[in-house]
Amino acid sequence: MSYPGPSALTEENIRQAPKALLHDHLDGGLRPSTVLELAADCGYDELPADNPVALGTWFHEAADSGSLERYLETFAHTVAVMQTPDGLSRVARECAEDLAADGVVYAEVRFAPEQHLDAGLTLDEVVEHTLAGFEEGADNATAAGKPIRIVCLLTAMRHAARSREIAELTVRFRDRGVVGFDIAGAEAGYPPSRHLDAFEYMRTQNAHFTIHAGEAFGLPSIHEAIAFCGTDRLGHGVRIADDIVVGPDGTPTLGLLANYVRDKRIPLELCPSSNVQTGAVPSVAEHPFDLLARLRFRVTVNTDNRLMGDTSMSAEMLALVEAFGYGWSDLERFTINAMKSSFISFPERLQIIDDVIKPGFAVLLG
Ligand SMILES: O=c1[nH]cnc2c1ncn2[C@@H]1O[C@H](CO)[C@@H](O)[C@H]1O
Ligand SMILES: [Zn+2]
Repeated sequence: MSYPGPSALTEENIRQAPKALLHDHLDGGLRPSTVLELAADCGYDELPADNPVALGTWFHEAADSGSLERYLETFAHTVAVMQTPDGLSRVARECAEDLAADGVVYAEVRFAPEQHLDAGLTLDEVVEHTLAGFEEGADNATAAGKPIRIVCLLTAMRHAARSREIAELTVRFRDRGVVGFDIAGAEAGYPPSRHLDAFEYMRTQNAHFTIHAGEAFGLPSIHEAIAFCGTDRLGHGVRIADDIVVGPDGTPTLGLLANYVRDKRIPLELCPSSNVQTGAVPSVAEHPFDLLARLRFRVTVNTDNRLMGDTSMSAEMLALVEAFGYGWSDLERFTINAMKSSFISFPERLQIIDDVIKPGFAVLLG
């Protein structure tokens, strides 16, 4: 009897692999054609292009700025068309469909409800319409033979002052598909400790949260997120590599913070191509992903913003395969890392690992 052996590590085969995604922004993942159609519907006339190809290119190039602040400016156009019930639910439905078509079997998708109040919706209504869209998209994906479990994280903007309110909103929706809380936005000048009240509330409610930290700003931000705020995971956290010195013979020495992050198995939501776009790292090949993976940090692979990055989970994994020579067992390990770090219950995580991820990778491993 002969065995087929491992499948080739092509983008098409990676698309077949069951993948788990922890860090993806709803307002960073719209289809360009949807941005155009929703803009026409709601009378938004400030889009920088009038056809899907040119608009997609514009987002990608404008986000490729080398600066997080300029990268974030591009969100004005997506947020502008996500102000109505239809806009929100359509974007959420398509997000679920697109992720499922890419082979994502588990996704935590985040967005900031406070940015979607311009047309008069309440925070609760914003979340309700978004969750309805996710549910519809997941139903369509199941019908198309690509089931996905999609849940939501609510983000508070770190420059604003609504984090406690958003934390409470998260807890209010905890049984309806919202599994955690986050803060995002420009990092420099807005340390996580500005939002201690929100994090403390989450902890009193036994509720999960992650914090964008160690992306545009370095170790102090990571230290605050862990030591003062008590974060469960690090959004990016890539700058933890600043606390690792690799000697001339290749021997790594970890500082106290890097050791703590590794010892406590604090998950790193790494987003390779986004980090290149915002200038956090020069290229995927120079990304500390591999250093961190080899040192057995709890690394996970993420998209951050599929529209701005012109990317997908499969494309991020392929970029890592090309840069670092990973095989299927590495991709499976990163996927299981993500699933173990997710904010759904422990038995639900195990079920996806045992019934979906392991059998799916076994086929590819041959
Ligand atoms: O990589 C990032 N770092 C910090 N903030 C981000 C990143 N990507 C998106 N957002 C911010 O999060 C908001 C809610 O989804 C987006 O509107 C954007 O301003
Ligand atoms: Zn992000």
